[in-house]
Amino acid sequence: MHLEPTALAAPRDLIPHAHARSAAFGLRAQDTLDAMPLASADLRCALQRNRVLTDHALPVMETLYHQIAGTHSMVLLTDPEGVILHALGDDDFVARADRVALRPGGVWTEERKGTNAIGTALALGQAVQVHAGQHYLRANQFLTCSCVPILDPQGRALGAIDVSGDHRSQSKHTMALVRMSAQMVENHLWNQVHEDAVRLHFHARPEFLGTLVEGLAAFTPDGRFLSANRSGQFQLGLSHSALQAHTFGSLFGVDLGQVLDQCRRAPGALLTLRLPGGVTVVARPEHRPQAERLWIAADAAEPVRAPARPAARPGGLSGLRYLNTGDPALAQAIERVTKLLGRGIATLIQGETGTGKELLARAIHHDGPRRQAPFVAVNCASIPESLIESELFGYEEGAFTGARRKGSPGKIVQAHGGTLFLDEIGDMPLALQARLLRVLQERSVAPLGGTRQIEVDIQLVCATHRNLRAMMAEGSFRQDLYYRLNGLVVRLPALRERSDLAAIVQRILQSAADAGTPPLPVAPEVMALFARCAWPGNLRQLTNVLRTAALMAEGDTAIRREHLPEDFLEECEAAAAVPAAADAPAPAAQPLQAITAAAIAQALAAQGGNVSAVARALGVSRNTVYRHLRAQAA
Ligand SMILES: Nc1ncnc2c1ncn2[C@@H]1O[C@H](COP(=O)(O)OP(=O)(O)OP(=O)(O)O)[C@@H](O)[C@H]1O
Repeated sequence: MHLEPTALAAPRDLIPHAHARSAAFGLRAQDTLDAMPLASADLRCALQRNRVLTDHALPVMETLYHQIAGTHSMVLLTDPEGVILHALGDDDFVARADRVALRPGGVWTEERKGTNAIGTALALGQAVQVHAGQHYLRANQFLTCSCVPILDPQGRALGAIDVSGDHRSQSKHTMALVRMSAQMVENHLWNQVHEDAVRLHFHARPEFLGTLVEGLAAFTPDGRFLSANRSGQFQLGLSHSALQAHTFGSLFGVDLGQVLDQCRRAPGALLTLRLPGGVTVVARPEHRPQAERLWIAADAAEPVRAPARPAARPGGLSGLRYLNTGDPALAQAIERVTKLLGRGIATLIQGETGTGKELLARAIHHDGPRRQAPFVAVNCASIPESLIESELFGYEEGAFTGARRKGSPGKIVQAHGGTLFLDEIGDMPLALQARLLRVLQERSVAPLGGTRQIEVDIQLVCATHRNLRAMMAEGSFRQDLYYRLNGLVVRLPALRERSDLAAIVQRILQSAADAGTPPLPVAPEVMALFARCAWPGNLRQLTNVLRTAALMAEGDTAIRREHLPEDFLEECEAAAAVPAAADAPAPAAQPLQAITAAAIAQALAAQGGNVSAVARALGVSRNTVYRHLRAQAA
């Protein structure tokens, strides 16, 4: 089955059109079901045909199931023809699902079952949620199903992953989890296919390297383009077929051989590359031909410039000195961190979202004696709870039921000799806190499903925007772990508290300007506006605002108010409209969190629930948006 991922159906029309197709198939809403699953021999053949898919999808299904366990739901994997290959579910629900053939061997095409998430998602090649009465057949209306096709780089469906459950217990996060799972399977498959190629991991934001949303592109060692994953094609702005005409050089304006030479000289270093559309990305090339393949894929501390690329900009925001732009609270924090560099003291960085916690962690690594070893970052908030365990501690071959895939050493082992950065440590589930504590005490890790212990030597840096002391008091954060993590606690000030706003603005504009070109000055009225702003997204928001403004002001003599993004101006004005009078009561009932929550809720409504668009509009990370959604659902 070939899908055209670009021809996405508009959400409003999707169900009516699917119902029209169902009627055209001759189905009637009151029809009793075609509950005829495949004969077991046919199912065995289907499983055999789709062995690679199932090998990669089963562990992902397991972890997805842990997320939804106890919600009267199940996780399903189908082949490209809508045949259910595997199912994992809550016992009570599985029995009900069985009655409508929602089980291995069940065939869920639109033709057989009318409008349903699996059939409709596969028919359209896009994520589809079908809720209760939106099912064409009445017999299926007790369900809510969320399905995402698993696509290969050409946009062909390899299968689909689905969560189906009782419509009364549906959660608004289910679709996001299913999307992440499908993407995870796609990336696993992609990596396996291109194991021996030169692989480029890239993203406009360095913190997204190594995550599900990173772009991946594969090249032959002489630079011929082979393939890119979904995010890679999106970022490059070119489809798989358009990319076939390209080479590494024609895409990035740099010779791949030179890049590989440079990477051999500075292993693990990051590059700054410019995409054909002009966007600058941070990239990590990887080439591990079979003989020398190791389980090490660590992020490095310092982006280095690609060689012989006149348009490339210095992206390096590394080193503690770089971060010190004159704010006394920050200078003190940096001084304390500097004194303890290389002493093996665990560091805990606190601060609101976007205050530069990860940048500080990278600078600690960069300036310390472990700089040649890996810097491995794990964001505990962006990985589904049960994935954190395998991500961090690794797993042995066959650790997951039904899975035959190779083991993985986990991030802790990857960070051996270097620095492990656990971002959003406050989001780590309690059970895993106990495991982490054991690792820190015993200095060794036991991967899941195995018995062996692997010795590790890591510098631990953690970060959180949460109040871990309050979490300890309410029992959601372990006291013993807290005291292990807080060898040194540094708090990064929020942007609105900093006295070096002008210096930071200058620094950011300088790094956004073309090499050798002085950045545009900022008009005093704009600086005054900046000084009044609440900056809920802190430095990340300021960076986004300034980058946009600098582009808008091209050809002008200064960055003025009219160059600022409109949503930012609205946000500033809304904040300024809150009590202006000196004697007005203090806005005690409107803490920053509440203002942020309101801004996110408003933006979600305005952007039709698109989390990425909301994060971009507000200049906050998507984690912040997800965290907010989770908090609301709790
Ligand atoms: N000192 C700085 N100078 C210039 N830009 C900075 C600085 N610190 C942070 N930034 C910008 O802000 C962005 C966010 O920084 P970082 O990811 O380190 O923050 P964070 O506190 O870890 O965020 P979160 O809590 O959301 O993960 C960076 O990508 C960078 O663009």
